[in-house]
Amino acid sequence: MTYLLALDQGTSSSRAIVFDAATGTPRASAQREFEQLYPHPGWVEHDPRTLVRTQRETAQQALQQAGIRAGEIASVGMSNQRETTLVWNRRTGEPVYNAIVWQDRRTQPICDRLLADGLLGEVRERTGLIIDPYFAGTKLAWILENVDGARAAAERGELAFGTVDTWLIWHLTRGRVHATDVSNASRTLLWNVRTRQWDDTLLRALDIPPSLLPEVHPSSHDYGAMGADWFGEPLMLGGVAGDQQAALFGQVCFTAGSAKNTYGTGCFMLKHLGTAFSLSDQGLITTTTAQHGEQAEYAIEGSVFIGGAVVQWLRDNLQAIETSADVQQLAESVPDAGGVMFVPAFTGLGAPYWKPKATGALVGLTRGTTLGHIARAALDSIAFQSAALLRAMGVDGQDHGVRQLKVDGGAAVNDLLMQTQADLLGVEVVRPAVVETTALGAVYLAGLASGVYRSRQELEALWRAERVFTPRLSRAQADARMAEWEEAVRRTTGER
Ligand SMILES: Nc1ncnc2c1ncn2[C@@H]1O[C@H](COP(=O)(O)OP(=O)(O)O)[C@@H](O)[C@H]1O
Ligand SMILES: O=P(O)(O)OC[C@H](O)CO
Repeated sequence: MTYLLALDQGTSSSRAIVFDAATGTPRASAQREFEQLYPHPGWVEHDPRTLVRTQRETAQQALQQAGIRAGEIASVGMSNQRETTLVWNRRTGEPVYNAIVWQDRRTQPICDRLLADGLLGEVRERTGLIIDPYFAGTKLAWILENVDGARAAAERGELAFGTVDTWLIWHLTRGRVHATDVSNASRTLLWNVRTRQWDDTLLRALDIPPSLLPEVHPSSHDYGAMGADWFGEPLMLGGVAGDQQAALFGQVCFTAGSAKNTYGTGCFMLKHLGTAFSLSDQGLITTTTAQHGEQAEYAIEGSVFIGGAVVQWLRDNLQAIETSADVQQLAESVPDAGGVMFVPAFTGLGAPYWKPKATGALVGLTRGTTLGHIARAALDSIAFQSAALLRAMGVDGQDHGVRQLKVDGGAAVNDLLMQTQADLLGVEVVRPAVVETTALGAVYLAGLASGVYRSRQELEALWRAERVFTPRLSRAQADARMAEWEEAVRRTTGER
């Protein structure tokens, strides 16, 4: 038997999954949650050493649980939380500061500076992104500006920058490899996704010395042998990708128009654009997909801030349910939301609305409203927000062109939510047999690099759907439902 190992370094936990390569199915897994550090309001950090330690522990535990030797692993793939930024000393490997997490908002003043310098157009054209603290570049600039001695050490070429993948690769290879993949590089605000080079104009705008930067490789690539201290044998690291792009790959979305939505705490939707780079005119970003082969490919991406988190809110704040899974039964206690609309703008509204100051609202309440209606409206809100994202995915005034939406993430197990999603979208919603699509994407990439898999077609043949949800509403009915949602959003944001 041949096995592949996925290391999935996420925002709240590190996970490792052993896959049986022949079937592409998981055999054993391990997970460790770790502490989130909030030193100031709006700041979010991780301890860099903890990321390495938890990743190593889960990898070893997964291997043990699978009952296999490291030598039976053909190669290792890594997927990671994106944008989170680290800087360390090249000689000692010591981080100069904690990892600044993608959710961290401290760099808004640096973003304001870039905006005041009129750089938005340049940034859009060169990176496909917008100017926002979310991306890594301003976090790196903040470290150089604020950590004692960091700027001088960087000028002397003593420091290395990386996103979480790069930090882990450094440790996995005992400091021999300083590298990232294109999908992670495309989230830095420093990587030109068209020329596929670090961009001098953007590096100058943020005053970043190029000596800090890692080498950039395709996602499916021989990144080198991992130190024997991890597994007792030197294993090949053959795949690296940001987690959302890894999930797109793991859902075998390889061609223009194929799309996936991940329903976790928030929702991340990516639609493949093929090899053609294009920019959204509706507030979405363009990103590089996980790369196998020579050519770069792109995807359009949008995110919903509060997805499954609205269910957590019902559970923890209203105590309406005991577990997240109970929401389905409560929501099914009524035939529909009874005119209730729930706009869960707890942290503002993300794409395509971009209303950072909006707060949440429940509208349409009557004396007959029950918790069941509110639970139903909460699930509807996840589907409405995702449908609004997909509608925004057309470029140049075109229809979004998506004929099928692949789904994954913790809330995708909810059949009622998935049926509502299909109804609103008017396209099939397809749930895969292996829902660990992020890890699956990482091992697909690693398997291609190590010759376990020969082509993407082979992966398409391996991939299995578990259930397909078919739309039950007419287009006119779905449009009417979306119009009700948009009206609720307008009432929430105070716009007429
Ligand atoms: N059966 C369910 N129905 C709806 N939401 C669910 C269900 N089970 C879990 N969730 C939600 O899914 C989210 C967890 O999904 P997960 O993919 O683990 O998220 P993340 O990767 O963001 O931590 C939580 O917000 C939880 O409330
Ligand atoms: O770690 P996750 O699953 O919350 O994903 C985080 C994203 O990569 C942020 O862009």
